Amino acid sequence: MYLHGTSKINGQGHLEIGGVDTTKLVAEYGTPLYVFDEALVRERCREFVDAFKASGLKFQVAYASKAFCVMAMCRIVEEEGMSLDVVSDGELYTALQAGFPADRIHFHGNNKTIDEIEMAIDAKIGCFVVDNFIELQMLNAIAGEKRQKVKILLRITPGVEAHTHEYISTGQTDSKFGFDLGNGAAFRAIEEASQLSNLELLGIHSHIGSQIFEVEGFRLAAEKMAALAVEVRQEIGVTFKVINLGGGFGIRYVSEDTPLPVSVYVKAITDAIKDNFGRNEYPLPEIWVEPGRSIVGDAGTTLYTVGTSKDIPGVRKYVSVDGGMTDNPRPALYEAVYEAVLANRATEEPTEVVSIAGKCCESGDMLIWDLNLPEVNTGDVLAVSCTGAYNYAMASNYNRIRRPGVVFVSEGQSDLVVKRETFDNIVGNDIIPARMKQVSKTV
Ligand SMILES: Cc1ncc(COP(=O)(O)O)c(C=O)c1O
Ligand SMILES: N[C@@H](CCCC[NH3+])C(=O)O
Repeated sequence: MYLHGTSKINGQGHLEIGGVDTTKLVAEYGTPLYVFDEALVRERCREFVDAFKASGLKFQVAYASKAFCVMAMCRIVEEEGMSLDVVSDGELYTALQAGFPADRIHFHGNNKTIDEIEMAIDAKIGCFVVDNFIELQMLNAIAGEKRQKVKILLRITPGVEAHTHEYISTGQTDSKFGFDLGNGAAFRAIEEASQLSNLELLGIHSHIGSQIFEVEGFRLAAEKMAALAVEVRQEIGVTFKVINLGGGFGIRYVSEDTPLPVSVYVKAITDAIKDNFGRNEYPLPEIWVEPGRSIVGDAGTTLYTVGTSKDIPGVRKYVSVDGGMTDNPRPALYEAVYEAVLANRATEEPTEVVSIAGKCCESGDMLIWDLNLPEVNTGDVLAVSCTGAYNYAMASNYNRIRRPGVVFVSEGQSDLVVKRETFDNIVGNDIIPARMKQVSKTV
């Protein structure tokens, strides 16, 4: 397993993160457990901020909280001087409860409800990223009722779609998000927005994909956004102050992955903006980005306890852990791959190939196929790395399994930042209708 951040194997042969022995974390908090290397999260934040500072451009780095949104994480983002991107009332509520400054919050989403818009306007958030024509009119109307001028970006679908190792440029992108550049919807939305009296159009936004390992897609998106900005300035005299190029910066999940350093992505983006706007004598806009995975992904590790195993001679050996698709649905959803070690025997040489299964009643509930490990025993601790992004965030209670707790570790200290769910959480919202026969509890 690739050792990220402060992770190392200590003198007892145990995996240690943030100066804390993971076997001690298991003894204290139980398993499954999400462990975050706080120093690595902060390092990733600083890599973005420092790279933008080096560019000399004005900027905002807005953490895409969808990747992992809990109050302690919002505090880190605030302390690191970044902004925050939310996509629902729940994420907004989490940020506000954590005391995150509302004026640094950006609200995304292709179907914001009236309640969400009202909540965000009342909280005086920094900006809405408007996704479609209905939202544009709705937002203008609600802002008018509340006598507020609301800052917006327009989400443009630029016809650039990027995947891990490739990007494609299409004439017209088939996407539920944003105003399409190719068919003229983007230009019409800009014209319309610039005339709506309760909205202040700051600029345009694009997001070309996630887990991207190359800079070419970002360069192309910057070029297309600049061309649109220039056209808009010439045709209707509107000058954008902000260009937001979204998130999508790739991370190393497994040793073979080859993400670029954050500074390389940022330099490609800022150079492309300088070139394309500078060439057209356009006042250099602020550059905003929205990294999610690249802030928290490799800082997260999930600890499990090994339970049962099943050896099918000549076929494979299944080793089951006390979590699975409920705490990490990514292998089932995307065939995502992960690496893992036995945290309590991390120096031992691998002697067998096993496949790690979850405990859900679902054949697809597999975490890792064909993993090399020393002979695995019941009670061993399995540490799966790079589970910081879209794991806790997408966790579920399938099979009524309680969601695990989350711990931040740093400089030899561990802090519980999310408690493990309780059985009361599991049944807390259930109601037995009065018309059903009432019986006393059996537990
Ligand atoms: C609009 C937008 N911004 C930011 C992100 C964050 O992406 P990532 O976690 O890949 O950086 C996403 C998710 O892909 C997104 O849809
Ligand atoms: N949830 C996805 C990424 C979605 C990105 C959000 N727009 C993942 O786990 O990789």
